[in-house]
Amino acid sequence: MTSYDALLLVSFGGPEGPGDVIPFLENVTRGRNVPRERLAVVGEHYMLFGGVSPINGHCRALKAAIEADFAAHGLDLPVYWGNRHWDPFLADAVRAMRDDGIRRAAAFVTSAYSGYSACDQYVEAIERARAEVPGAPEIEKLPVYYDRPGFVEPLVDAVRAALAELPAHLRAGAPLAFTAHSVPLAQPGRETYAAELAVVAARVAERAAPGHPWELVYQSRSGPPSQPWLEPDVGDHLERLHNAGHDAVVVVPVGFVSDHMEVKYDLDVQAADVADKLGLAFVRAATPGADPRFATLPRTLLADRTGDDR
Ligand SMILES: CC1=C(CCC(=O)O)c2cc3nc(cc4[nH]c(cc5[nH]c(cc1n2)c(C)c5CCC(=O)O)c(CCC(=O)O)c4C)C(CCC(=O)O)=C3C
Ligand SMILES: [Fe+2]
Repeated sequence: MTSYDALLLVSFGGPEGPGDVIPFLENVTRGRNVPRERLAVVGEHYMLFGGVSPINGHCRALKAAIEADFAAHGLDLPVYWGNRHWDPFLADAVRAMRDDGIRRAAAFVTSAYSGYSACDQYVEAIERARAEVPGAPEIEKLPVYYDRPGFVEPLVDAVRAALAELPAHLRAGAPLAFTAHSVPLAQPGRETYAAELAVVAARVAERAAPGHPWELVYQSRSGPPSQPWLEPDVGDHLERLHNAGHDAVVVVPVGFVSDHMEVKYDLDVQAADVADKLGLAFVRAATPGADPRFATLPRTLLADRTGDDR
Protein backbone atom coordinates (compact mmCIF):
# COMPACT_ATOMS: atom_id res chain seq x y z
CA MET A 1 0.00 0.00 0.00
CA THR A 2 1.24 3.45 -0.83
CA SER A 3 0.87 6.14 1.78
CA TYR A 4 -0.39 8.57 -0.85
CA ASP A 5 -3.97 8.68 -2.06
CA ALA A 6 -3.43 10.78 -5.22
CA LEU A 7 -0.85 11.97 -7.71
CA LEU A 8 -0.82 15.65 -8.63
CA LEU A 9 0.73 16.50 -12.01
CA VAL A 10 2.14 20.02 -11.68
CA SER A 11 3.08 22.10 -14.70
CA PHE A 12 3.74 25.65 -15.84
CA GLY A 13 0.57 26.33 -17.82
CA GLY A 14 0.23 28.24 -21.07
CA PRO A 15 -2.34 30.26 -23.03
CA GLU A 16 -4.98 28.42 -25.07
CA GLY A 17 -6.16 31.36 -27.19
CA PRO A 18 -5.20 34.93 -28.16
CA GLY A 19 -7.15 36.44 -25.25
CA ASP A 20 -5.16 34.37 -22.75
CA VAL A 21 -1.73 35.59 -23.84
CA ILE A 22 -1.40 38.91 -21.97
CA PRO A 23 -3.05 37.74 -18.72
CA PHE A 24 -0.85 34.62 -18.80
CA LEU A 25 2.30 36.70 -19.27
CA GLU A 26 1.21 38.98 -16.44
CA ASN A 27 0.78 35.95 -14.17
CA VAL A 28 4.23 34.62 -15.10
CA THR A 29 6.07 37.88 -14.58
CA ARG A 30 4.21 39.30 -11.55
CA GLY A 31 6.86 40.39 -9.06
CA ARG A 32 9.67 39.22 -11.37
CA ASN A 33 12.28 41.44 -12.95
CA VAL A 34 11.14 41.29 -16.61
CA PRO A 35 11.16 44.48 -18.76
CA ARG A 36 7.86 45.36 -20.50
CA GLU A 37 9.57 45.30 -23.93
CA ARG A 38 10.47 41.66 -23.36
CA LEU A 39 6.85 40.85 -22.50
CA ALA A 40 5.61 42.42 -25.74
CA VAL A 41 8.17 40.43 -27.75
CA VAL A 42 7.24 37.13 -26.07
CA GLY A 43 3.54 37.91 -26.57
CA GLU A 44 4.23 38.13 -30.33
CA HIS A 45 5.83 34.68 -30.25
CA TYR A 46 2.63 33.21 -28.81
CA MET A 47 0.54 35.14 -31.36
CA LEU A 48 2.50 33.51 -34.20
CA PHE A 49 0.99 30.24 -32.92
CA GLY A 50 -2.55 31.61 -32.69
CA GLY A 51 -2.12 32.48 -29.01
CA VAL A 52 -1.97 28.78 -28.13
CA SER A 53 0.90 27.20 -26.26
CA PRO A 54 1.26 23.46 -26.84
CA ILE A 55 2.02 22.87 -23.16
CA ASN A 56 -1.49 22.17 -21.86
CA GLY A 57 -2.03 19.61 -24.63
CA HIS A 58 1.23 17.95 -23.58
CA CYS A 59 0.00 17.78 -19.99
CA ARG A 60 -3.30 16.19 -21.03
CA ALA A 61 -1.37 13.55 -23.01
CA LEU A 62 1.11 12.98 -20.18
CA LYS A 63 -1.70 12.66 -17.62
CA ALA A 64 -3.37 10.01 -19.81
CA ALA A 65 -0.04 8.17 -20.19
CA ILE A 66 0.53 8.21 -16.41
CA GLU A 67 -3.01 6.88 -15.84
CA ALA A 68 -2.34 4.11 -18.36
CA ASP A 69 0.92 3.24 -16.60
CA PHE A 70 -0.80 3.13 -13.19
CA ALA A 71 -3.59 0.94 -14.59
CA ALA A 72 -1.11 -1.43 -16.26
CA HIS A 73 0.65 -1.90 -12.92
CA GLY A 74 -2.45 -2.26 -10.76
CA LEU A 75 -1.89 1.06 -9.03
CA ASP A 76 -5.27 2.49 -8.13
CA LEU A 77 -4.36 6.14 -7.61
CA PRO A 78 -6.29 9.10 -9.07
CA VAL A 79 -4.28 11.66 -11.06
CA TYR A 80 -5.03 15.38 -10.79
CA TRP A 81 -3.41 18.20 -12.77
CA GLY A 82 -2.78 21.83 -11.90
CA ASN A 83 -0.57 24.63 -13.28
CA ARG A 84 1.54 27.38 -11.73
CA HIS A 85 0.46 30.09 -14.16
CA TRP A 86 -2.65 29.14 -16.13
CA ASP A 87 -5.91 27.26 -16.14
CA PRO A 88 -6.30 24.57 -14.81
CA PHE A 89 -4.72 26.34 -11.84
CA LEU A 90 -3.12 24.52 -8.92
CA ALA A 91 -5.66 25.95 -6.47
CA ASP A 92 -8.53 24.40 -8.48
CA ALA A 93 -6.78 21.02 -8.47
CA VAL A 94 -6.17 21.28 -4.72
CA ARG A 95 -9.84 22.15 -4.15
CA ALA A 96 -10.97 19.19 -6.27
CA MET A 97 -8.68 16.86 -4.33
CA ARG A 98 -10.01 18.14 -1.01
CA ASP A 99 -13.63 17.72 -2.20
CA ASP A 100 -12.80 14.13 -3.25
CA GLY A 101 -11.46 13.36 0.23
CA ILE A 102 -7.77 13.23 -0.73
CA ARG A 103 -5.53 13.58 2.34
CA ARG A 104 -1.98 13.20 1.07
CA ALA A 105 -0.82 13.62 -2.54
CA ALA A 106 2.55 13.25 -4.25
CA ALA A 107 3.43 15.94 -6.80
CA PHE A 108 5.14 15.14 -10.11
CA VAL A 109 6.45 18.35 -11.65
CA THR A 110 7.10 18.76 -15.40
CA SER A 111 10.67 19.86 -14.73
CA ALA A 112 13.42 17.32 -14.09
CA TYR A 113 15.89 19.59 -12.30
CA SER A 114 16.75 21.46 -9.10
CA GLY A 115 17.08 25.22 -8.73
CA TYR A 116 14.69 28.06 -8.00
CA SER A 117 12.84 28.31 -11.36
CA ALA A 118 12.92 24.59 -12.11
CA CYS A 119 11.98 23.30 -8.65
CA ASP A 120 11.55 25.65 -5.69
CA GLN A 121 9.15 27.98 -7.50
CA TYR A 122 6.83 25.01 -8.12
CA VAL A 123 6.93 24.09 -4.43
CA GLU A 124 6.09 27.70 -3.52
CA ALA A 125 3.17 27.62 -5.98
CA ILE A 126 1.86 24.37 -4.46
CA GLU A 127 2.04 25.86 -0.96
CA ARG A 128 0.34 29.06 -2.10
CA ALA A 129 -2.46 27.01 -3.66
CA ARG A 130 -2.84 24.97 -0.45
CA ALA A 131 -3.07 28.15 1.57
CA GLU A 132 -6.07 29.21 -0.55
CA VAL A 133 -8.00 26.01 0.20
CA PRO A 134 -9.18 25.28 3.76
CA GLY A 135 -8.66 21.61 4.57
CA ALA A 136 -6.23 21.18 1.66
CA PRO A 137 -4.46 17.81 1.45
CA GLU A 138 -0.76 17.51 2.24
CA ILE A 139 1.26 17.63 -0.97
CA GLU A 140 4.84 16.40 -1.25
CA LYS A 141 6.93 17.02 -4.35
CA LEU A 142 8.59 13.86 -5.67
CA PRO A 143 12.41 14.10 -6.07
CA VAL A 144 14.12 15.51 -9.17
CA TYR A 145 14.47 12.89 -11.88
CA TYR A 146 16.97 14.24 -14.45
CA ASP A 147 19.20 11.18 -14.03
CA ARG A 148 16.45 8.53 -14.20
CA PRO A 149 16.17 6.18 -17.20
CA GLY A 150 12.56 7.34 -17.76
CA PHE A 151 13.91 10.79 -18.64
CA VAL A 152 17.30 9.90 -20.16
CA GLU A 153 16.27 6.97 -22.41
CA PRO A 154 13.74 8.93 -24.52
CA LEU A 155 16.40 11.63 -24.98
CA VAL A 156 18.96 9.07 -26.16
CA ASP A 157 16.49 7.79 -28.76
CA ALA A 158 15.59 11.34 -29.76
CA VAL A 159 19.23 12.26 -30.44
CA ARG A 160 19.70 9.11 -32.54
CA ALA A 161 16.57 9.98 -34.51
CA ALA A 162 17.68 13.60 -34.99
CA LEU A 163 21.11 12.48 -36.23
CA ALA A 164 19.40 10.19 -38.72
CA GLU A 165 17.52 13.21 -40.10
CA LEU A 166 20.78 14.90 -41.11
CA PRO A 167 22.00 14.25 -44.65
CA ALA A 168 24.39 11.29 -44.45
CA HIS A 169 27.48 13.29 -45.43
CA LEU A 170 26.91 15.73 -42.49
CA ARG A 171 26.17 13.09 -39.86
CA ALA A 172 29.60 11.84 -38.82
CA GLY A 173 30.94 13.93 -35.95
CA ALA A 174 28.10 16.46 -36.10
CA PRO A 175 28.23 18.54 -32.90
CA LEU A 176 25.43 18.35 -30.33
CA ALA A 177 24.21 21.53 -28.63
CA PHE A 178 22.31 20.68 -25.44
CA THR A 179 20.08 23.59 -24.42
CA ALA A 180 18.30 24.66 -21.26
CA HIS A 181 16.44 27.76 -20.13
CA SER A 182 18.92 30.34 -18.86
CA VAL A 183 18.47 31.78 -15.37
CA PRO A 184 20.08 34.79 -13.66
CA LEU A 185 23.54 34.08 -12.21
CA ALA A 186 22.18 35.47 -8.94
CA GLN A 187 19.38 32.90 -8.82
CA PRO A 188 19.57 30.45 -5.86
CA GLY A 189 20.42 26.93 -6.96
CA ARG A 190 21.73 27.83 -10.41
CA GLU A 191 24.99 25.90 -9.83
CA THR A 192 23.11 22.70 -9.02
CA TYR A 193 20.78 23.31 -11.97
CA ALA A 194 23.74 23.71 -14.34
CA ALA A 195 25.58 20.72 -12.86
CA GLU A 196 22.53 18.44 -13.28
CA LEU A 197 22.07 19.60 -16.87
CA ALA A 198 25.72 18.76 -17.58
CA VAL A 199 25.22 15.25 -16.14
CA VAL A 200 22.32 14.58 -18.53
CA ALA A 201 24.10 16.11 -21.52
CA ALA A 202 27.23 13.99 -20.94
CA ARG A 203 25.21 10.81 -20.49
CA VAL A 204 23.02 11.34 -23.54
CA ALA A 205 26.00 12.35 -25.72
CA GLU A 206 27.98 9.30 -24.69
CA ARG A 207 25.08 6.94 -25.34
CA ALA A 208 23.62 8.41 -28.51
CA ALA A 209 26.58 9.98 -30.28
CA PRO A 210 29.91 8.72 -28.92
CA GLY A 211 32.81 10.74 -30.28
CA HIS A 212 30.67 13.69 -31.36
CA PRO A 213 31.65 17.03 -29.80
CA TRP A 214 28.98 18.45 -27.51
CA GLU A 215 28.35 21.47 -25.33
CA LEU A 216 25.72 22.67 -22.86
CA VAL A 217 24.35 26.10 -23.83
CA TYR A 218 21.42 28.28 -22.79
CA GLN A 219 18.34 29.76 -24.44
CA SER A 220 15.39 32.08 -23.81
CA ARG A 221 17.20 34.56 -21.55
CA SER A 222 14.97 37.28 -20.16
CA GLY A 223 15.43 40.02 -17.54
CA PRO A 224 17.15 43.38 -17.96
CA PRO A 225 20.24 43.28 -20.23
CA SER A 226 22.38 44.57 -17.35
CA GLN A 227 21.71 41.39 -15.33
CA PRO A 228 24.09 38.47 -15.98
CA TRP A 229 22.43 35.14 -16.90
CA LEU A 230 23.84 31.67 -17.57
CA GLU A 231 25.75 31.55 -20.87
CA PRO A 232 26.70 30.84 -23.64
CA ASP A 233 23.53 31.62 -25.54
CA VAL A 234 22.54 29.08 -28.18
CA GLY A 235 22.65 31.70 -30.98
CA ASP A 236 26.22 32.72 -30.17
CA HIS A 237 27.13 29.06 -29.91
CA LEU A 238 25.80 28.30 -33.41
CA GLU A 239 27.91 31.15 -34.75
CA ARG A 240 31.00 29.74 -33.05
CA LEU A 241 30.31 26.26 -34.46
CA HIS A 242 30.08 27.77 -37.92
CA ASN A 243 33.29 29.77 -37.44
CA ALA A 244 35.03 26.60 -36.28
CA GLY A 245 34.19 24.98 -39.62
CA HIS A 246 31.18 22.87 -38.67
CA ASP A 247 28.36 22.56 -41.19
CA ALA A 248 25.64 20.90 -39.07
CA VAL A 249 24.26 20.91 -35.53
CA VAL A 250 21.91 18.72 -33.50
CA VAL A 251 20.10 20.84 -30.92
CA VAL A 252 18.89 18.88 -27.88
CA PRO A 253 16.60 20.72 -25.42
CA VAL A 254 17.54 18.73 -22.31
CA GLY A 255 16.22 21.44 -20.01
CA PHE A 256 12.55 20.77 -20.84
CA VAL A 257 10.23 17.77 -20.74
CA SER A 258 7.98 18.74 -23.67
CA ASP A 259 8.12 20.61 -26.99
CA HIS A 260 6.38 23.72 -25.63
CA MET A 261 6.78 27.32 -26.73
CA GLU A 262 10.43 27.78 -25.67
CA VAL A 263 11.19 24.83 -27.96
CA LYS A 264 8.77 25.59 -30.81
CA TYR A 265 9.67 29.28 -31.02
CA ASP A 266 13.05 29.89 -29.39
CA LEU A 267 14.64 26.84 -31.05
CA ASP A 268 12.55 25.79 -34.06
CA VAL A 269 12.02 29.38 -35.27
CA GLN A 270 14.71 31.60 -33.75
CA ALA A 271 17.74 29.30 -33.45
CA ALA A 272 16.85 27.54 -36.72
CA ASP A 273 16.85 30.94 -38.43
CA VAL A 274 20.32 31.75 -37.06
CA ALA A 275 21.56 28.38 -38.33
CA ASP A 276 19.95 28.96 -41.72
CA LYS A 277 21.67 32.33 -42.15
CA LEU A 278 25.00 30.70 -41.26
CA GLY A 279 24.42 27.83 -43.69
CA LEU A 280 24.51 25.36 -40.79
CA ALA A 281 22.26 22.30 -41.22
CA PHE A 282 19.95 22.27 -38.16
CA VAL A 283 18.03 19.41 -36.61
CA ARG A 284 16.31 19.46 -33.24
CA ALA A 285 15.82 16.42 -31.02
CA ALA A 286 12.41 15.79 -29.43
CA THR A 287 11.77 16.06 -25.69
CA PRO A 288 10.21 13.13 -23.74
CA GLY A 289 6.64 14.53 -23.98
CA ALA A 290 4.22 11.68 -23.31
CA ASP A 291 6.72 8.86 -24.04
CA PRO A 292 5.51 5.80 -22.09
CA ARG A 293 8.95 5.47 -20.49
CA PHE A 294 8.69 9.03 -19.21
CA ALA A 295 5.20 8.26 -17.90
CA THR A 296 6.64 5.47 -15.69
CA LEU A 297 8.48 8.06 -13.58
CA PRO A 298 5.66 9.03 -11.19
CA ARG A 299 5.10 5.34 -10.34
CA THR A 300 8.79 4.54 -9.91
CA LEU A 301 9.47 7.68 -7.86
CA LEU A 302 6.46 6.82 -5.69
CA ALA A 303 7.74 3.28 -5.23
CA ASP A 304 11.09 4.65 -4.02
CA ARG A 305 9.25 6.73 -1.46
CA THR A 306 6.87 4.07 -0.17
CA GLY A 307 8.75 0.82 -0.67
CA ASP A 308 5.90 -0.40 -2.90
CA ASP A 309 7.48 -2.10 -5.91
CA ARG A 310 4.59 -1.94 -8.35
C1 LIG B 1 14.53 27.34 -15.70
C2 LIG B 1 13.24 27.65 -16.44
C3 LIG B 1 12.41 26.73 -17.05
C4 LIG B 1 12.62 25.22 -17.12
C5 LIG B 1 11.97 24.51 -15.98
C6 LIG B 1 10.48 24.33 -16.20
O1 LIG B 1 10.10 23.74 -17.22
O2 LIG B 1 9.72 24.85 -15.39
C7 LIG B 1 11.30 27.46 -17.60
C8 LIG B 1 10.19 26.90 -18.27
C9 LIG B 1 9.14 27.59 -18.89
N1 LIG B 1 9.01 28.93 -19.03
C10 LIG B 1 7.84 29.20 -19.71
C11 LIG B 1 7.37 30.49 -20.03
C12 LIG B 1 7.92 31.70 -19.61
N2 LIG B 1 9.01 31.89 -18.79
C13 LIG B 1 9.26 33.24 -18.59
C14 LIG B 1 10.27 33.79 -17.81
C15 LIG B 1 11.31 33.11 -17.15
N3 LIG B 1 11.57 31.74 -17.18
C16 LIG B 1 12.66 31.45 -16.38
C17 LIG B 1 13.21 30.17 -16.16
C18 LIG B 1 12.68 28.96 -16.63
N4 LIG B 1 11.52 28.80 -17.34
C19 LIG B 1 13.10 32.68 -15.81
C20 LIG B 1 14.24 32.81 -14.84
C21 LIG B 1 12.28 33.70 -16.29
C22 LIG B 1 12.35 35.19 -15.96
C23 LIG B 1 11.26 35.61 -15.02
C24 LIG B 1 11.39 34.89 -13.71
O3 LIG B 1 12.38 35.08 -13.00
O4 LIG B 1 10.48 34.10 -13.39
C25 LIG B 1 8.24 33.94 -19.29
C26 LIG B 1 8.07 35.46 -19.30
C27 LIG B 1 8.58 36.04 -20.57
C28 LIG B 1 10.11 35.93 -20.64
O5 LIG B 1 10.73 36.56 -19.81
O6 LIG B 1 10.58 35.17 -21.47
C29 LIG B 1 7.42 33.00 -19.93
C30 LIG B 1 6.22 33.27 -20.81
C31 LIG B 1 7.19 27.96 -20.00
C32 LIG B 1 5.84 27.81 -20.72
C33 LIG B 1 6.09 27.65 -22.20
C34 LIG B 1 4.81 27.61 -22.99
O7 LIG B 1 3.94 28.45 -22.79
O8 LIG B 1 4.69 26.72 -23.83
C35 LIG B 1 7.99 26.96 -19.49
C36 LIG B 1 7.74 25.48 -19.51
FE1 LIG C 1 10.32 30.32 -18.19
